[in-house]
Amino acid sequence: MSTQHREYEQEQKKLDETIAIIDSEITQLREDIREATDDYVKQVVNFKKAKELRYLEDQGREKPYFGRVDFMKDEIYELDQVYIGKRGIVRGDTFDSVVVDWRAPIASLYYSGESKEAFYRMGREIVRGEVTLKRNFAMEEGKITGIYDGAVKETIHREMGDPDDFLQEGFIDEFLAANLNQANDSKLKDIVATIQSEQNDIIRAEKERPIVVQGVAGSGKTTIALHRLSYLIYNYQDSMMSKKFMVFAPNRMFLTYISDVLPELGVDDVQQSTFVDWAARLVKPLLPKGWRITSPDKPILLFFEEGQDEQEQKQTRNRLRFKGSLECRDVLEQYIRFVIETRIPFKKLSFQYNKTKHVFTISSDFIRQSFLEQFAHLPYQRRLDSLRKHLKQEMNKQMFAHLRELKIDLDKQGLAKFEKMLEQILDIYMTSFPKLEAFAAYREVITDEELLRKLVSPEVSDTVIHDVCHSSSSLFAEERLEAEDIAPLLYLQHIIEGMNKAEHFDHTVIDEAQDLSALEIAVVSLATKNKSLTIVGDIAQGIHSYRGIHSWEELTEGIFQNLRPSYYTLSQSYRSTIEIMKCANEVLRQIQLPETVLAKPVLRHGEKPIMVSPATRAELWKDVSERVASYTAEGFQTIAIVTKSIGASKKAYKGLQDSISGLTLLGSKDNQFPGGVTVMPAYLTKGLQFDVVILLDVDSYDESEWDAKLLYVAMTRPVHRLIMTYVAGGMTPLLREMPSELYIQA
Ligand SMILES: Nc1ncnc2c1ncn2[C@@H]1O[C@H](COP(=O)(O)OP(=O)(O)OP(=O)(O)O)[C@@H](O)[C@H]1O
Repeated sequence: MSTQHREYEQEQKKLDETIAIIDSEITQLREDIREATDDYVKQVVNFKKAKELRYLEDQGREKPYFGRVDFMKDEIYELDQVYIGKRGIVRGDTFDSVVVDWRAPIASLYYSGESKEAFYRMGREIVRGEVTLKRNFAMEEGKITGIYDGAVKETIHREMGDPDDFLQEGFIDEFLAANLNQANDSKLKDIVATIQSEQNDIIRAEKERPIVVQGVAGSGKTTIALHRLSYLIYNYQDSMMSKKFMVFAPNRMFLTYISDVLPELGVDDVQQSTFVDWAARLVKPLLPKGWRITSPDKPILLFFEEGQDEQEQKQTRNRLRFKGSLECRDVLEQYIRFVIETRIPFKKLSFQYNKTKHVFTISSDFIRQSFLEQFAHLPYQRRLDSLRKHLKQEMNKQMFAHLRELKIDLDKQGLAKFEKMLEQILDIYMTSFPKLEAFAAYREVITDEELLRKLVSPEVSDTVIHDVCHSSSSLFAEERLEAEDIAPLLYLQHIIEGMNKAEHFDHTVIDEAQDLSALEIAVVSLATKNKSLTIVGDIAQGIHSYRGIHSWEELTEGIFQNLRPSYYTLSQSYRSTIEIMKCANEVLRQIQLPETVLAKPVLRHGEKPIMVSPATRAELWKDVSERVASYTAEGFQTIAIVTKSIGASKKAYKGLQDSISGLTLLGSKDNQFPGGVTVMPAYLTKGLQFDVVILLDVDSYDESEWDAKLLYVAMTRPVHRLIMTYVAGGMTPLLREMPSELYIQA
């Protein structure tokens, strides 16, 4: 036990000293901010001090640090003994650093791998040396309750002796285990004390290039993306503003769920949105009056609810897949080229100067070359503006050369007259260039079958083109756009007008990125400065396969190919118990997706999942109610009853509401996750976690890749318990093959 640790007394003494320093800081800070002031600068300083005070009083005093690193620097042989905490603490009188912030450069030593030869970066400088000690502390109310030593994994790496391969590879760090085993209230929380080396690499990755993370369910993708924001804000305050950070997540409920952890990480003023909410705001000014955008959930209802028209499903899938594809992006680029080639005559520009009867000419080659080469990098409309300016300069040049030759000196009035004449000539000349407007252009491309066939690559079938044009025409006839039209329309706006730089983000996180289309991600990337993007997701959880990403190469090769994107994979899973992950992995095994690796759970055991198959629905409702009562009595706080569709959720709610008090039915319009006992469709559970998950009607998931992914998502949500139910009858093939020793048949 850690109280027996040989250095326990020294460490407790160090902690007592630190708390004494904190106490005197608290007294000083209270004193400093006591008096109100009208001075703006003092107000700002006081605001910062008040924040610091709040931290010290609420958390700093209780647990000022969680780790220690001893680092012997090469060459100078100077030993740094660094205590690391959630926030840095500096003595106000001497400015000595008492506790180092986890985001500071030197703190990276605490998180990086097990090798003793270590380094950290200080700006451009690399500081090398040897880590002689890594130590973790557990503490409560100012008392050390545990000391864990070791170069994290090195000393505590253990063979599990478990027969399964993925477990044999598993390891557990004792301090991490202690943290994971603490009562879990299923809220997302900060993990600064237990960030693992591979997660640390992502958090501290270079800021000016896109990073793409493929991570299994529960591998901490959401958590580390938010820690990365905190890291960037701390280290790049001069060039990045948290107000200009954006977090995209799949639905509003998920956003409120993650927003709880943001203030803990010191990033409370970042923007958060779903892609559609953000993009619809940008697209609305481009639409004709009265046009509406249909609900982004429409396809989900079409694909997951029972009794839908198969032909419509097929046509919708073809249409939406195309609208989200990079093929569609290429079509839009091609459209601009097509307009330039076929609708711009590139006539020569000539005019006569009446005073001397001289005819000035700018050749069509000069105009073509300027437009097609010199200004090729600009959006279409800006190219026209630049061309006009360029032509004016050229005319002026010719005119003044001519006047010089004839030794004519124009007075002010003459110059103004000439200027007016030039403008009139240019006004007329520029009408030979079609004026493009994003909405009209998009409508033309997406509804004209003949034109689309011309623009698209030969690999795209006529059926797809027909489906896209035919169904888009019907939709547009009702003055409606669908959510999947937004990205192509914004992309087109970008190549016609350019994007408003004032709206650009300093950094963007895209969570559950596999559910956005490649084109949607391309649009987000256009709105992000220096392509500073953190994109995290899991292909195995891609339940919007009618538009989502199927392979990360679509991004790394298709969008970021020239930007040296970094690609990371995470296979260690921290959320669920080993028993739950073994069952969930069985579902993935059934569909064998090319890019997926099975999750390796960290060593945390729990009860085996339970399979329940009562004979009737009435018996099922009774069984579920009894289980909910018993789990609640055990102290579990969040219990999700999960169905495949929203229709099934409504039925379950009706069947259970009388016997489960406080039961809440959740649909996609709900913005808040209320906690407690909830009923919801599987697609809404994405990204969330619960103490207990009760899956209803597991037989309703068929063998398709899509259903398997949905079932996998739902099965990987529980932290502690998983119950799978079906009313006696056929079992889904996805679970039929599951070895019976992996679950308990109730
Ligand atoms: N290093 C860590 N130390 C302690 N807990 C961790 C660590 N990494 C992740 N976790 C915990 O694992 C759980 C899952 O994290 P998170 O929701 O961020 O994963 P995810 O990869 O986004 O999951 P999913 O894709 O399944 O939605 C959370 O409870 C988180 O606190």
